[in-house]
Amino acid sequence: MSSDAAASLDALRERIDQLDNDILHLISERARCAQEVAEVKLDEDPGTRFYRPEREAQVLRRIMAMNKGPLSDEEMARLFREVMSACLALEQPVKVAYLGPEGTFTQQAALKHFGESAVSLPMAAIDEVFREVEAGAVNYGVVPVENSTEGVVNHTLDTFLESSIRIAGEVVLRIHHHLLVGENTRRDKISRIYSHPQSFAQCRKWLDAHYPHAERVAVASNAEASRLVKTEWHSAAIAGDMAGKLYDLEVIHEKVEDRPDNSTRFLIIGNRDAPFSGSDKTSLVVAMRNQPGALHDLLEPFHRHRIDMTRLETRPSRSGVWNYVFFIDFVGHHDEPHIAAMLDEVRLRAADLKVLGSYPQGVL
Ligand SMILES: O=C(O)C(=O)C[C@]1(C(=O)O)C=C[C@@H](O)C=C1
Repeated sequence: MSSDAAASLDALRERIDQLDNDILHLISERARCAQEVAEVKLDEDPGTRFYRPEREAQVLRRIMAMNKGPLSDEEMARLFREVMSACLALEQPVKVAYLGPEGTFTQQAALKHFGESAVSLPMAAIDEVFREVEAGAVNYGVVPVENSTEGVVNHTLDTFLESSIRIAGEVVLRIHHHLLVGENTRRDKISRIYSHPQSFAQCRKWLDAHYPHAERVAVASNAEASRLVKTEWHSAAIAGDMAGKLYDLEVIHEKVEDRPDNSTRFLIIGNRDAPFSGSDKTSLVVAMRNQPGALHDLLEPFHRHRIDMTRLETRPSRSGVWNYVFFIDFVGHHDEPHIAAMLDEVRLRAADLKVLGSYPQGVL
């Protein structure tokens, strides 16, 4: 390196050191503010909740709107997400149950939403996540609800029918699958591939083209698939980054999903939903009256109030009393007057209606 270049590098690093000092000072000051916020909350109500989803969404949205680069809005929000997560942990760490085992996309979604300072606990099944939240053993739960390639996760929707759980948030995760091997795997001799059935479905064309003769073995999770290949010299796994890192596997083919926009939406479930944040969604489940024109009647108020419906799913009712129920997501919060008025109208036309929750639209 020339002496000029070395001098420039030294000067730039000195500037970075100064900036780091400022950032350190400011983050500490922010953390002290969060501690004071906790005291105010406790003074007001000893049973207070420290985690405030609507406030977190507002903070992240404001940062993204103010960001002028060179870091992208998403990257900047991710950094602030972690700062807030650490500040909340000073107030009280948030405990989150997720559909495990460790290394699943659901864990990745939980950490994306709550940040790395959250305490995340793996559960063996979706019902268990619901149960832990209902019992108050954790503050929140994270469950998958729909995939852009494979459609809805019926089990999650069905569990809502029998539960008093509320939806407090949503998070969308871009899903990238890789073909992973262990250090002893003979790459030219891969005869078996492990993965979760949903992941196989999302990578079917790629597998047909590249590994048409390999046996596809469906297992309970991608993390389980990754664990299995560790000890088998002729096997590979289809899984995401987290599972691969957890079991120290090597990526031999990156991003093998058939659709580049493959993403999964997860719900944050809790014992109460979220206050108005300024950009919200509401989820409800409705049972239709058993009469001609009932579906049209039910949906008409959405149309008249110009409500943006983002999802409509039909599921067979489990109670036997109703034939079908509809899961509806739309833009707006149930505390907004026009939404409350629309809901009153729909309630009158339905056999039954349950608001599952209003919550901030996914920010990251
Ligand atoms: O504003 C609050 O209520 C806070 O507790 C502060 C803060 C933050 O760090 O900005 C931390 C946790 C909450 O979930 C929301 C925001």
